[in-house]
Amino acid sequence: MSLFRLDGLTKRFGGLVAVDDLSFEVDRGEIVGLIGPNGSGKSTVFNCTMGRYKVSDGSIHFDGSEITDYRTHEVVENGLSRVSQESNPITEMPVAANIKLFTLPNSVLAFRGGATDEEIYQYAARIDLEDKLEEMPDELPHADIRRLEIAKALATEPEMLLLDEPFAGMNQQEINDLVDKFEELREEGITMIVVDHNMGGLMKLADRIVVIHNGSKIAEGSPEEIAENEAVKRAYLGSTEAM
Ligand SMILES: Nc1ncnc2c1ncn2[C@@H]1O[C@H](COP(=O)(O)OP(=O)(O)OP(=O)(O)O)[C@@H](O)[C@H]1O
Repeated sequence: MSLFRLDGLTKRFGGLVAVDDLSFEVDRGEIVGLIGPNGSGKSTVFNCTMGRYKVSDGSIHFDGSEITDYRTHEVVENGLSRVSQESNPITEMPVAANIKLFTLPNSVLAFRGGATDEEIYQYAARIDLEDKLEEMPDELPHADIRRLEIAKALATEPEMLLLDEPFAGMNQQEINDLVDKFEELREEGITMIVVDHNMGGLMKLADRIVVIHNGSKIAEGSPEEIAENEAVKRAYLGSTEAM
């Protein structure tokens, strides 16, 4: 049985259909790339999954339960976490405190006051950020700021990560290092959906790629199959982006 499943997911904004009857599954331990030209609906899929947008139609299942229209904290408690496109660290707090915030219980009445220093060290170490724990976010280079966003997501102990443009703004070495880290996270048991425009990074990383265009799935297959797919080439030709 798959870990994650979209069945006929549809999201309308007034007359605009941003996601149109989209279905795909992700197996436990898989890394699936979700690609498509600008405005094709990728972020909307993540926003619906994380309970940020109310779904217009269809359903979302995770780990045997239907999670459609769960509130964001309920989705996270079920084991799904998202790394958004934007980095939003709290600049007045060092890296360690930024990670700790994501381990604090929702209820102010809870006894446990978030992760210990050792646990925070371990979350940071999973993404090579353990040497930066005392630094302030605005002292960090771009790649480390992005790693901090991943460490925050890891601090929620997810079974599955939704990664929105993790390679954006990174140089080739940084992309290669991040691909290696994601492979390690997968070996530790984390399943992933990765949205990115960097096909090089995705070709190395993804087991399977789902391509959407105008909110609908137009292709699904191995990275090699997708690179040769005529419908995919046409969709990207019609946009201003190169695939
Ligand atoms: N909150 C919203 N209100 C109205 N329209 C929206 C909203 N969010 C997204 N859209 C529209 O839905 C469509 C899909 O947008 P979405 O951001 O999901 O695409 P995307 O594939 O993630 O694009 P990009 O690659 O540029 O990030 C676009 O036409 C966008 O303008």
